[in-house]
Amino acid sequence: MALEIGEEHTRFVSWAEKNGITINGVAPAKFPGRGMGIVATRDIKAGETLVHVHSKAIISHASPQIFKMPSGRMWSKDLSVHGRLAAYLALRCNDENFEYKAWRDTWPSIREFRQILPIYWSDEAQDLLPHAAKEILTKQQRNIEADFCAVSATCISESEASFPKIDKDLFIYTWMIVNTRCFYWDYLDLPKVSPRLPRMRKDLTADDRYAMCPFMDYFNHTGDEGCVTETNRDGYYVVANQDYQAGTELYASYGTHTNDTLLAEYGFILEDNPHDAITLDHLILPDLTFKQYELLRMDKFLGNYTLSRGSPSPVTCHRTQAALRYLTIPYRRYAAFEAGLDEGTPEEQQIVDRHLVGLLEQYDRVFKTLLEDVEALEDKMGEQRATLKKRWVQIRCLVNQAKWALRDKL
Ligand SMILES: C[S@@+](CC[C@H](N)C(=O)[O-])C[C@H]1O[C@@H](n2cnc3c(N)ncnc32)[C@H](O)[C@@H]1O
Repeated sequence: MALEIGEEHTRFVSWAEKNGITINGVAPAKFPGRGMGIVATRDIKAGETLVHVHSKAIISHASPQIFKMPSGRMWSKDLSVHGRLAAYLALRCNDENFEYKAWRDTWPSIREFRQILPIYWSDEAQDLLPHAAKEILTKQQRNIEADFCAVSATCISESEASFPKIDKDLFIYTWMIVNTRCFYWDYLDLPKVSPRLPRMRKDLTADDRYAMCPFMDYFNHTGDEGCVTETNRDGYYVVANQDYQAGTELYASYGTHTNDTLLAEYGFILEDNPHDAITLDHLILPDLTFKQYELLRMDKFLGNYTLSRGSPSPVTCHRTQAALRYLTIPYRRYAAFEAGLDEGTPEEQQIVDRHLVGLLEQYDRVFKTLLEDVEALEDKMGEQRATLKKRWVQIRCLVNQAKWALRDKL
C-alpha cells in the first residue's frame, strides 16, 4: 500500500527532470516500514528503461567539487572518497543555494536515522547486536572517526573565513547518507576522468567508485533479482527485470547481503533473505590454542566462519570445515583437506559434524538470555527492540535448523 508523499518529493521530481534524470513509468512513493521507494505508475514490460541518471547528475570522486575543497585546495590524502562525499554534503546541505537542494530535501531526517541505524543506537542496544553486525559497526565507527579527523585537520589548516568548521553530528549524518545511498560507478572513460583517480581500472579501490545518483537512490532493496542497474558512458540506467503491474513497488538489489550486513549498513532486515548467513567465529576462535590460531592464520583459514541458509538445510563454508577438521582430526588429514587433495572420509565428516552440533547447542543456550535482554530494552528503544528480537529469532532458527539437519545425518 503506497501512502501520500510530501511536496518535497514532487518538487524533486520536477528538478530531476530538468537536471539530466529521465523517469519513465515510475514515481517515488511512501511505503510503511521502508520510508520512500519506487512505484510503477503504469503497467511495465520487462526490459523497459525506467530511470536514466545522466553522468552530469552523478556525484563521484571525479566531480570537481569532490576532489577539491571549496577554496580550491586539495583535501588531505588521508580523507577517503566516502569522507570527501560526506564533507561536501555536510558543507553544502544546509545552504539554500546548494545545487542539489531539491534532492537533499528528500533524504531521511537525522531523527529517522536515530531509530533505524545501529550507529545511532545506545551502547546497550549496540551490545545486543549479532556478532557480524557489531563487527561492521565497529569498522564503520573507525572509518568515520578517521575521516572526521582528516576533515578537521583540513578545517584547522584553512582560514576560518574560507572554510567553515564541520559539525561532527552533521558529518556522521552525511557519512551515513553516503553509506545508505551510494552506488558503484565504473568510470568507463577512466584515463580522462580525473587526475586524482588511478589511471588503471585495476587500481581503483571500491571506495574510489562511490557515486551518488539522485533519484536512483529511491529504490529499496530486495534479496531477489530486482530491477537491473546498468552503466555506460552516459550514466546509470535502471531496467525492469520483469513485467510489473501499475501500483507495484519496484526494487533493486544492493548486493547479496546477509541480514546482519543490511542491519548495520542500512538499518533494516528482510523477513526472508535468500542470502542470509551468520558467523560462527565467536564459537570456534576461543577454542583454538595459540599454535592452532597461528597455523590457521598462515593457511589463510583464520576466522570468517559462516553458516548460510542453504537449501534444503543450512550449510557451513569451506573455511569452517577446514577449521573444524583441524580441531578434531589428525593434522595430516586436515592438511590433505586444506591442500584440496582429499575431501575426507565419511567417518571424519561425522566427527566434524558431531563437533559442530556441540557448538550449535552451545550457541542455542544463549538465545533465551539474549532475548530477555532485548525485551528489557526501554520503551523509547521500541523500534530497535523489535528489529533485534526479529533478528535473534532468525538466528536461533538458522542454528536449530542446522543442528537438526546434522543430527539426522549422524
Ligand atoms: C537507498 S535508500 C532507499 C530509499 C529510502 N527508503 C528512503 O526513504 O529514502 C536505502 C534505505 O532504504 C531503506 N530500505 C531499503 N530497502 C528496504 C527494505 N527492503 N525494507 C526496509 N527498508 C528498506 C533503509 O532505510 C535503507 O537504509
